[in-house]
Amino acid sequence: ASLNWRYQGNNGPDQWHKLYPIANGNHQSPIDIKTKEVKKDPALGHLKISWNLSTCKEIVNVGHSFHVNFEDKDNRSVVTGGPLTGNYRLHQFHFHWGQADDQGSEHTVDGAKYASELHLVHWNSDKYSSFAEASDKPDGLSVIAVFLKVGPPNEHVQDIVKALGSIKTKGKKAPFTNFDPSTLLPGSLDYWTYPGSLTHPPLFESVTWIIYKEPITISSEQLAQFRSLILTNHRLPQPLKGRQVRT
Ligand SMILES: O=C(O)Cc1ccc(OCc2ccccc2)cc1
Ligand SMILES: [Zn+2]
Repeated sequence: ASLNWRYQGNNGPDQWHKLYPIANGNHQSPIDIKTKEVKKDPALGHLKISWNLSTCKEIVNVGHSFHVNFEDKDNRSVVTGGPLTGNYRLHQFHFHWGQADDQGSEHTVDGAKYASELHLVHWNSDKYSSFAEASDKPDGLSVIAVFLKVGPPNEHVQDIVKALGSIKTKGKKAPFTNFDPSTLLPGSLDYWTYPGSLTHPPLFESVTWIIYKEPITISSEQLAQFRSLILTNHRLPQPLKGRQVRT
């Protein structure tokens, strides 16, 4: 059963360790990316992304956020290369945001917060047979993160904002098809990568994080629409515990 945890109040992030002791683990996410301590790794190649918009299925209100879910019964939408070994299948994407435009991202860069952060969640379909099976394995998941800074309205985010009206309450879902998530990627494909965790319960330390350096934009009004669903849903940066961030 999904035990009750929140982003605010007495079941908030500082209390998560009581139900999920891994919250105080050595590979927790998000983190602050200290760019001077990042290590250049020549062995890291380009990420190879091939998402097929035919796999986009629905948009769901999950209470603490909304998810855009993808059909992941075959390898139509996969990512490989970069720090990854084998194929990782696209399962869902979602955003994190804050109660004001000066905060909301989960990862930070030299202490700087963005207004929001997109997470594209993938699972290792070479080794595991489902997201659930992969979700607690060290090589189980990979999340591609894109920062969003406040600026002009993003026409692709607008397609998502328009759909929020039909999922106003927890558990509601609506068809959301033929959306191409690659329209949410920045121009430059430079990225940071490090081993971490889910950023909310069950907080499994099963994620290879791949974080694009260049942000995309979102408008203040579009962020306000996200907040009309849930006010805030971002976890603060966690201790690095000796991990290496590579680029
Ligand atoms: O992108 C993130 O915030 C990490 C993240 C990715 C997937 C995710 O799925 C929730 C979930 C994972 C495993 C089991 C049950 C629920 C939860 C968090
Ligand atoms: Zn997330």
